[in-house]
Amino acid sequence: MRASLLQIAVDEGESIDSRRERVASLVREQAGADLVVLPELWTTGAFAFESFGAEAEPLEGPTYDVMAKAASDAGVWLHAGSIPERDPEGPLYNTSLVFSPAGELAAAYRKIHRFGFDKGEAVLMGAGAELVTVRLPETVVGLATCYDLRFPELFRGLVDAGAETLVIPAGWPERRRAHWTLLARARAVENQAFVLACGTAGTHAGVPQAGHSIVVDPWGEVLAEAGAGEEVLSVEFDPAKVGATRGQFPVLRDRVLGVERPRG
Ligand SMILES: O=C(O)CCC(=O)C(=O)O
Repeated sequence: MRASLLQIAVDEGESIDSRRERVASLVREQAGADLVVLPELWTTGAFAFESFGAEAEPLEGPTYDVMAKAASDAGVWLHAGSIPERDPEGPLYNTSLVFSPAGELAAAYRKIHRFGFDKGEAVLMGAGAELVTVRLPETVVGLATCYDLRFPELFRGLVDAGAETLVIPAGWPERRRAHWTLLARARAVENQAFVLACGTAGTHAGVPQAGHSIVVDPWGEVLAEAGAGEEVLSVEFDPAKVGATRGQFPVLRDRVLGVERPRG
């Protein structure tokens, strides 16, 4: 299976409309790949909190339209990263969109863990409440977004739902890059799954982005890692390695569930 992770530079010098068109062209250039992955909130930038309200889109808004077409033009599965979604009946959400090679919406995932503690996304957006997996011809993909990477129980839920490949768009800051790489590898090893984690490059809202998108196999080996700038990270991987690893070293079978908490 061939995947391309598009580590997009999100800089304030470029308008959202121009970036959307530029990213659509980059997606089209990936024709021949099986799966293309974009980062979190690449229209606004994950830290551009002031623009979330003004730039939020309905689920089927401009990013949806442009990305659905790009997926079908390229004939690829497209994880289009996430958008600030305006739900007419509720709050904003940080919502990931996955399109089939026919340009149809295959899945939408609202980020469950919002970043910022008592500020930023944590107060501006609502929390998703549903785990989402998508069946591709070669593998079952489990969806998570950025800060979700810190919560292993979410990934166990995805594995229990059948996930073999964990796709994580992000807007991770440079300041905590060491955590990004470590956690991506940890999620791959503990879940015996492929991890495809796609971040942004550039600086927006004064926050330099980590870049360093990464693809890790179920044994924890790094198959590919980007640098700091905008980059297309292409990788070939064999989805059958998930079943082989889980069969040969069956730690998931040894989980002990329902252990009682200490009393007192
Ligand atoms: O957890 C982190 O250090 C970064 C998370 C983040 O930037 C996000 O979820 O947008």
